[in-house]
Amino acid sequence: MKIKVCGITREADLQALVAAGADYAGFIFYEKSPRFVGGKLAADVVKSVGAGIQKVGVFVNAESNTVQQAIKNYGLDAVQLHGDEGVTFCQNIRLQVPVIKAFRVGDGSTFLHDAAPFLPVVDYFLFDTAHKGAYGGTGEQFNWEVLQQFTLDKPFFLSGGIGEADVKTLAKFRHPQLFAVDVNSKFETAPGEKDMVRVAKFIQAIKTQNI
Ligand SMILES: O=C(O)c1ccccc1N[C@@H]1O[C@H](COP(=O)(O)O)[C@@H](O)[C@H]1O
Repeated sequence: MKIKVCGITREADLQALVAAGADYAGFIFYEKSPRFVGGKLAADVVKSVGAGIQKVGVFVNAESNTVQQAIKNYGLDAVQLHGDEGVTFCQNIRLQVPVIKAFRVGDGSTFLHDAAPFLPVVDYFLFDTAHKGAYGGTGEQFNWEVLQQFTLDKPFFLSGGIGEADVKTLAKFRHPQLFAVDVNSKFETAPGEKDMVRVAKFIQAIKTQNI
């Protein structure tokens, strides 16, 4: 299983993430987030990161131009759209880079209806916990069993409040489309500041257990 570590705002964390063997590094381009990368991590630093890790820009209802500019300036390999972006928006961004579209999952099956129209226009889905008044980064987890209703042919990132305590459950969780696990706030000492020792241990646990 691939691993994405999101909300990176410090150069040292980014270098440690590469060394730890993460597959994806996420950078939040949503100004209202406490993990907003702007003004914290220079575009050139992100751009110069080696090919071993995929750089993902996370956006919430941003203008197309803003996303396109960030792709160019930061050398983004993929874009995660975590707001209420529509099908056409995703289609246009996908002309440039692969698109990960986030959907908010609650107790019911609404996410299935939300996701279906995006099937032909994105590369991956990402399932995060629904939370009134927040788009993401809440540290809250949803009941993964609802994903057994998901039978569409699209790989997904499992997200929302995942931490070390979930390694055993992850090892048991089975879904044919589970592609990656996405972690963020559970590994922070402060918003945007990761405890890279804990992150590295988590990555090792996932990779060595062949999850
Ligand atoms: O992290 C944020 O601040 C954030 C803000 C707005 C949209 C998405 C955000 N982060 C994404 O949220 C998920 C889950 O994070 P957590 O593990 O629950 O903290 C993750 O995909 C981040 O990319």
